[in-house]
Amino acid sequence: NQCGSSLVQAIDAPLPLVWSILRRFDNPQAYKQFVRSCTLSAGDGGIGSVRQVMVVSGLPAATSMERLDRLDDDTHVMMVSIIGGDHKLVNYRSITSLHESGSEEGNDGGKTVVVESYVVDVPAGNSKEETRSFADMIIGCNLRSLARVTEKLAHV
Ligand SMILES: O=C(Cc1cc(C2CC2)c(-n2cc(CNC(=O)c3cnc4ccccc4n3)nn2)c(C2CC2)c1)NC1(C(=O)O)CCCCC1
Repeated sequence: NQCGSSLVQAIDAPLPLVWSILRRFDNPQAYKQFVRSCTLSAGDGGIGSVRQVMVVSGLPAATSMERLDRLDDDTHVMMVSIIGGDHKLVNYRSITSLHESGSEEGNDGGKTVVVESYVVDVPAGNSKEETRSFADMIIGCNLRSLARVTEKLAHV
């Protein structure tokens, strides 16, 4: 019994800049505010790498083991799976993609649209709606933070 959804965020920064931040599997804390620390326990940040994430959430902080399933520098698509940790997000898989917004001619002055979709098991004792809103709330924060971080860099 799984649930999931897709979230969209418009960013006023060029796609290559947004991708340069998003693609760093070893440094999610560059924009994810709930992430306290991240260390690679396998790989060098490329496909197949595994990271150990510590998050700031209640007591004790939760940990998460995550694998980079796909990282495509041509199509700007990144896929990550949660493969362990002391939390209830079982079989969590996400796919995040970047798209240039604006007309084909000019890229509308360098704007980007991020689309992030996920699926996750609904924990026993929780409903689909609760689970979806739990994940949506955190992902929404992450995408707004990615916009803030990259727009700041783009408009220095
Ligand atoms: O951003 C983050 C960092 C991140 C990662 C984690 C878990 C270690 C994996 C957590 N967390 C989760 C928990 C323990 N509660 C659950 O497990 C959990 C699961 N079902 C639920 C369903 C309904 C209600 C409550 C639920 N409660 N304690 N901490 C946080 C919380 C906000 C502080 C943030 N994670 C995502 C990312 O994009 O990286 C986006 C969100 C989805 C996972 C991937």
